Amino acid sequence: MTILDKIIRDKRQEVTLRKNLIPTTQLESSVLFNRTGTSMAELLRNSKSGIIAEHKRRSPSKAVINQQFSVFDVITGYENAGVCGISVLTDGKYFGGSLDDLLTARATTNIPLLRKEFIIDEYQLLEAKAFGADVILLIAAVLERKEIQQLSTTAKNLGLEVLLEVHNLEELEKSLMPSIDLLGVNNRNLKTFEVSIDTSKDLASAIPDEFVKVSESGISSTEAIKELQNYGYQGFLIGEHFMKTEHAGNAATSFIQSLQS
Ligand SMILES: O=C(O)c1ccccc1NCC(=O)[C@H](O)[C@H](O)COP(=O)(O)O
Repeated sequence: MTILDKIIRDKRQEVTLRKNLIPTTQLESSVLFNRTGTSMAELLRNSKSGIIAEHKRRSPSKAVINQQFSVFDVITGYENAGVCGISVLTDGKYFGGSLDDLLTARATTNIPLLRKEFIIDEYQLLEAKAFGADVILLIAAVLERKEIQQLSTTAKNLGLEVLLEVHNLEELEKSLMPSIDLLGVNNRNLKTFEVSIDTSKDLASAIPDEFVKVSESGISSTEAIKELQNYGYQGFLIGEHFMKTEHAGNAATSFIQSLQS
């Protein structure tokens, strides 16, 4: 069993429990449920840097990255740095995140927020909306085409943008559909944890132009971004490189400044 299999197995149990604890009617009556946010896809299309910075305490591949930062400080720092979007991990068991982190992020900024989660059930889309997300992640490696279709259509009907994540051509080909806004290529193989930005380069030409191309994971230099921009990427999801420093916001600031100089 790979780590991804384990995460999904645990996620199924977790979602069943959560559904019993909080009924969908309660999620739908949240003050944030009918909120209209800013489009992350639009911001990325018009941005020179295209950084989506991630709030990430720990991960299966790196164990602890940073447990000290407050969500408020990280989000404020990222906003001041000029990022286009912020990714908030909400998985507790493997990443130390929570929906409360998402809610705190929402209360801190108007920048588009991605709920970074292993989504397998429409209930999680209602949660994303109720806790202030603008964008949700769907991972092609763990979903059938039909599930991607259903989840992405429901997300769009809720006013959420959809970031579809792939790692190879097979996942990409099965996932292309109009209900996707952003196409993310994860440079990390979620089964082996190997990371290479060549994955983004190799898949770039197979991604139709109507999707905003996002390169995810293992990005730690502005040179890598400049290279990926030449392949048509407009968004760059960066977690560990910022979160492992003394001050995630300052790290993002100097990164974006050096990208623009
Ligand atoms: O980061 C992991 O170890 C990981 C393991 C299993 C499933 C997902 C995982 N990460 C989620 C992500 O996609 C990354 O947090 C995100 O792309 C940022 O990556 P990085 O800049 O390398 O922190």
